[in-house]
Amino acid sequence: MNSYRSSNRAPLASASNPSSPQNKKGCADGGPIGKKPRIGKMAGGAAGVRNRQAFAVVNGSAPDPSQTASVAESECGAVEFTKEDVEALLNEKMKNKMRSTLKEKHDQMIDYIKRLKLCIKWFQELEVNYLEEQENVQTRLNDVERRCNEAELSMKNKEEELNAIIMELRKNYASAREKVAKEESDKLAVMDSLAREKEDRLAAEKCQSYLSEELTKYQGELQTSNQKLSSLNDMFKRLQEYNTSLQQYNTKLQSELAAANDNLKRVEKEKAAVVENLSTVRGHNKSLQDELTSFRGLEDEALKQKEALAKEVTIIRGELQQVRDDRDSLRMQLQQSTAELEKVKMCSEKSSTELDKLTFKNKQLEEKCLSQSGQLRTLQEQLVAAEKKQQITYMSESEVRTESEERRKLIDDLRNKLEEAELKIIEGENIRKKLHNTILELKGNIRVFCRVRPLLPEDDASMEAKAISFPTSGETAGRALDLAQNGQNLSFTFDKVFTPDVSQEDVFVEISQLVQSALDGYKVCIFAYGQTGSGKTYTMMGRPGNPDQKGLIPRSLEQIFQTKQHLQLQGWKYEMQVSMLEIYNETIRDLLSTNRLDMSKADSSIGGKQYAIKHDVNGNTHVSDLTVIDVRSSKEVSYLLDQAARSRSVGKTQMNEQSSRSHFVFTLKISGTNESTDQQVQGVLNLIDLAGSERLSKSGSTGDRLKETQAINKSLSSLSDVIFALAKKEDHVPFRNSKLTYLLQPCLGGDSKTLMFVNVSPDPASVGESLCSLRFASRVNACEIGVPRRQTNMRPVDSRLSYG
Ligand SMILES: Nc1ncnc2c1ncn2[C@@H]1O[C@H](COP(=O)(O)OP(=O)(O)OP(=O)(O)O)[C@@H](O)[C@H]1O
Repeated sequence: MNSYRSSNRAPLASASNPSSPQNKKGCADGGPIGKKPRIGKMAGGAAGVRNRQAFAVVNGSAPDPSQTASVAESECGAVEFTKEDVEALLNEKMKNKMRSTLKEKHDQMIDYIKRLKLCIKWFQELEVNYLEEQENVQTRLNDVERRCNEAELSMKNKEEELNAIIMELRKNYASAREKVAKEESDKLAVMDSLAREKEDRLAAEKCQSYLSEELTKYQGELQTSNQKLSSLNDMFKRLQEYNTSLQQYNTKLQSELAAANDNLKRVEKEKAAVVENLSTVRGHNKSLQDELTSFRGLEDEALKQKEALAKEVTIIRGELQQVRDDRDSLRMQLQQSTAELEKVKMCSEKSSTELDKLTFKNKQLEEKCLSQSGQLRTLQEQLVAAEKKQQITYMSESEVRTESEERRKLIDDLRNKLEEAELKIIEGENIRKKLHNTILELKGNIRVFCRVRPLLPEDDASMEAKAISFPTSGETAGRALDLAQNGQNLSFTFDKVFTPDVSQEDVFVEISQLVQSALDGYKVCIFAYGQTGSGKTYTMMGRPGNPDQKGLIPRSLEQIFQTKQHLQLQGWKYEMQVSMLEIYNETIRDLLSTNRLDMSKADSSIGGKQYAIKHDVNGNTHVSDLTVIDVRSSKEVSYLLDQAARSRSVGKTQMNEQSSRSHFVFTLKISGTNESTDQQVQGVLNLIDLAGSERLSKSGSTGDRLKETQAINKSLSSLSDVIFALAKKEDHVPFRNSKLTYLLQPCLGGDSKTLMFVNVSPDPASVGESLCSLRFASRVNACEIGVPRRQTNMRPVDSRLSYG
């Protein structure tokens, strides 16, 4: 009723609305009316449930779900109906339904009462149980109290023990606190590092995210790469096929090389035999020459004797004639005297004194006649003897003459044989050189010649031991040298070794073929490397004003212009252009520039001239703005060389009176056409005198000289870096690290014929530098460059100078 009232006052919209389907459903099912019952009822119902649950827990049994359901139903039975509901129930249509519902509720109420009775009974049982339990608890409490007393005692004991332990623990605690403080600081440090690590981690995470982006990018790229890879694989297969064909070609070349080597060996054997033969023939020839000279001496002596005898004979003949004349006059006188005597005898009457006189005169005349006859006889004897002597001399002279003629024939014979042998040797040597060239071309190596200069007066004369010696026997004779350092003998072998006594001409003979090939359309590069004062400029340029000591550059030019003349007969016409530059302190300077400003500037680019080095696809090198001059004779080139030599950067150092402080590059571009064969060749001859390497400590350089030395050493070390990279067959060769290496790129890594002179000083004080130079040269010798290629074509092309 109470709730009925309150519902009249403030009915809940959801519960009071009879049209609400929830309310209607809830009542029809006999369950709680709606999910939102009135608050007061709800609280009571919930408390009831909670109490029942509490009892169930005390008895140790779980609440019966069916009971819970019935309680809920009873609650539903207590739901009030609003006035409108009652009125609606009173409604005729609802009456029956209401009745059945009320009956149901009534049954439920009875059921509920039964269950309440059961509950009361259950509560009574519980009460009994509770009392029993209380007794048990009391006994247990007594027991616990007793145990507590006992425990109190033991606790006291334990407390004392614990106090002691506490004391100890306090101590421990103090030390632990210290430790903790320490650990705290460690912890702080760790925290710091942790913070740093966190930062790092953040950075790493950023990096990771960036990397993952990159990864995805790369994965995309990888896919494209994979596609490329597959196409490359195809290409690789094709290349492998090409490679096998190349290998076959290579084996063919190798067999040809082996055949060439065999040929070379055979020719060398033949040469050795011919040389041996030649030496015996030379020995024989020498002895015959000696004999011939002795015979010539004898012949001269005999001739002299003959002349003396002939003179004697003419004198004797004159004397004889005189004696004969005297005799004839005496005879005449005698005849006259005899006639007079006859006359006197006839006129005997004439005085006896006169007769005596006449007789005396006659006797005198007779004596004179007798003595003259004796004289005549001795003279005749002398004449006969002289004539005999003359005859003998004549005879021996003819004998000597015939003998000497025989010998002369023999000598002529031997001379012819010698000439033939020498021709054979030259031919053999030429074949050997050709074969050697072929082998080198096939090998593709840079050739290295070593030249040791003679000891100079300014060299260290205090050291007596020889630093360099040359093996004279064995296979490497003429190609090897031994360097003594700290009692150790280090051997080096090159393509050729020139001893100090070898002349400029002999050195040139060895390179003349190489120079020649520039006319045949090859790029040729010859450069001199070595310590300062070791003879590079002497080798390349020679000694000025001394024609016998001309260097390789003037000799090469003379040969080229001479051969050009010969080749004109075969229809060849050549055009030649010359340029000369120096690299000084990493700056290119034009040595043929007529503008002195260009020469004086340290940095030539200031004057608008860049002197930029460029290589074209054919491996030709061009230097922009460089003066290029057409030349027609070696004299013109000599004039230009003199001009360049005057412009070169030369200075005095402790090691050399006239030291080249720059790298000198001479270039001759040769362009030949043969109108009859419509052929064209383009050759380049590069002749380079490098600046000398020197140790700063030894050179004693300061100021500008120091700067120059540093620049020289830097560019030479770039050169050695390039050589090492080439020797190791590295993918990247640092040609661009210096102007020198970039300029020489086609010579070092291309298809030109390259020869390096390593100049060495025999001065024992320079052993260290010599060792460095020789080691570097050995590396260069092992370097493989491209196989030399001839630049030849059929159509004329316009080209200006390049540096091959
Ligand atoms: N083979 C030789 N015969 C005679 N003299 C020589 C020979 N080689 C060099 N000389 C002399 O040795 C000296 C130094 O030679 P040169 O100037 O050619 O050395 P360099 O290596 O060019 O030195 P730098 O690098 O300092 O220019 C010169 O006086 C030169 O005439």
